[in-house]
Amino acid sequence: MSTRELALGSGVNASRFTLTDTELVVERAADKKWPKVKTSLRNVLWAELKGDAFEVSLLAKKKPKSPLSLLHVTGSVGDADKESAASFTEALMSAAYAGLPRQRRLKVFVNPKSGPGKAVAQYRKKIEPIFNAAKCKVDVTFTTRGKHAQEIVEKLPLDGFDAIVVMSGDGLVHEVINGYAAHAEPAKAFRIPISPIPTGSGNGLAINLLGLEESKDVAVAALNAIKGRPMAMDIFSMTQGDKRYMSFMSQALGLMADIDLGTEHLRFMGGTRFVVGFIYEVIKNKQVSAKVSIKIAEQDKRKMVQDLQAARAQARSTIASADASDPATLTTDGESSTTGTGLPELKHTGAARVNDDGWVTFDKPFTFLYAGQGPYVSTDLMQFPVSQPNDGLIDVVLQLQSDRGTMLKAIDGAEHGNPFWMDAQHYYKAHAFRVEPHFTKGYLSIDGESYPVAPFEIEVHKGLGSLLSMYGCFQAEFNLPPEQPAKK
Ligand SMILES: Nc1ncnc2c1ncn2[C@@H]1O[C@H](COP(=O)(O)OP(=O)(O)OP(=O)(O)O)[C@@H](O)[C@H]1O
Repeated sequence: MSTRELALGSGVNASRFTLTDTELVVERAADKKWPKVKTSLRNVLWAELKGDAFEVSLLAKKKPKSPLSLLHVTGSVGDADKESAASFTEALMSAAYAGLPRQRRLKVFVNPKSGPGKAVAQYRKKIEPIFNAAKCKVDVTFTTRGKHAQEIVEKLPLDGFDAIVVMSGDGLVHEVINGYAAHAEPAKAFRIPISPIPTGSGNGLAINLLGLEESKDVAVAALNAIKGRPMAMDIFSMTQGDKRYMSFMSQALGLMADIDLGTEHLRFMGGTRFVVGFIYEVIKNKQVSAKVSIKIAEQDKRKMVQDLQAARAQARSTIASADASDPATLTTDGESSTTGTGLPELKHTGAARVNDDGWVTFDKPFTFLYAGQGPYVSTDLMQFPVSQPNDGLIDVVLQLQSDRGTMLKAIDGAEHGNPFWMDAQHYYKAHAFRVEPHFTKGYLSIDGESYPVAPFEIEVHKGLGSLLSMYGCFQAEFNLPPEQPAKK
C-alpha cells in the first residue's frame, strides 16, 4: 500500500492529511468534536490549492450509522511546502476521480410535491452544497405540474448534460424516460444516465441502485450522481392499441395494482398503506381473469439465482477494472448504444406471433400479474430478487390463487424476497409478454402510474437506458436457500 502525507500549520492550527490507496485521513488539532476524519476516496469531492490556501471537500460519517456530512477542511501552506502541497492535491484528485470524469453537467429535476413534500428544502440544504463542492455544473428545475419534467426532457439539448438527476419518486423517472422516447433523437437521449435522489413515496429505483440502508441518506444519492458510472438498463415498450409508452420498472394487474393505485385514500399511513392494502386484498381474495402470453427465456428458479450471482461477480470485476481506466473508455453499457439514433422496432407485436416458439399462454384466473426489473419495488417488498439491469429480459410473476393463510405468510420475509420460493408464485424470465384482460374496471399500474385496463404488450429493449451506479449491479442480497434434508 502506498501512503502520502501532507502536514500543515503547527500547534492548535496543525492539520495532517494522509492519503492511502483507499482512504483519506484528516487529523485536525483545532477540531475537538471531530479531530480525526477517515473517509473512502469515493467520498472526496474536491481538493485544490489556491495561492497559500489548501482546501479539501469531502463527505464523511461521524459514526458508522450516521448519515454522510459535508466537510470543507482548509489549511494554510507556507512557501516551503507549496510544491509538496501541489503534488499531494494532484494525487488526491487523481485518486478520488480514478476512471471518472470531473465536474459533471447535471440536469436536476426536483418535485416539490413528492412524498412528504420536503424535496425543495432537502435540495437546498443537503444536495446543492454537495454538487457545488464537487464543482458540478447544475441546471435545476423545480417541477410545477405533472409532465413538466417530461416536456423539458423531450427538448433537452443532449450534448449539454452528462446525467439527469431526479429528486422525487419513481413516477418522475417514468416521465424522464418517456421524455427520452419522445425526443427527436431518442436512442441518443436514452444514453444520458439517470440518477435518482429518493424523496417520493415509492423510491424503488434508488433503493435498487444504492441499497436499502444507503438510500435513506440523500447525500449518498447525490454522491452517486457525482461518482456513479453509467450502467445499462433494459427499457420496456408498452404497446396499448396504437399507443406506445416506455416503462423502466414494473407493470401490475390484479392485487398488486390494486394495492399500489387503489389505496390513495390511505396515503396518510405512509408506507404502511401497502401492507394494510395487501391484508385487505388478501382477505377479499379477489381473482382477476385475463389471457396472458409469455415468451419465456427461463423458468428454473435455482438457475435464475445462479445466473444472478455470476452476473454480480462479473459486474464487480468490471467496476474494479473501470477504477483503473480512462474516463473515456468507461462504460458498462448494453447493446443499444450502437443502434443508431431511432428507437428500436418492436419485434413481437401482434397476436399472430403468440404461438411462435417459446410463447406460453395462460388463461386461468389469477391473484396478480406483476412484471418488472429491480429487486425492490418498495422498502418492504423484494418482488424481483433475481432481476438484473441489463439481461435483455423482464421478470414476470404470475401469482396463482392460494389460500389466505399462505398469502398472509408471504408478508413475512417479503423484504428479503422470500415469496419468490412460493409454489403459487410462477416466476419467469421473459423476452416479452402480452395480456388481454377479460375486464375493464380496475387498475393497470405501469411504473406505479395508472393506465387504462385494456390489452397491452410488453417488449424488452436490452440496455436501451442508462443509470448511474457505483456498483455495476442492483444492490440486494439474495441467495439460494440452505439445502433441505431430502424427504424420506
Ligand atoms: N409540482 C407538482 N405538482 C403536482 N404534481 C407534480 C408536480 N411535479 C411533478 N408532479 C407529478 O407528481 C408525480 C410524482 O410521482 P413520484 O412517483 O415521482 O413521487 P411520489 O411522491 O412517490 O408520488 P406518489 O405519491 O404519486 O407515489 C409525477 O407523476 C409527476 O408528474
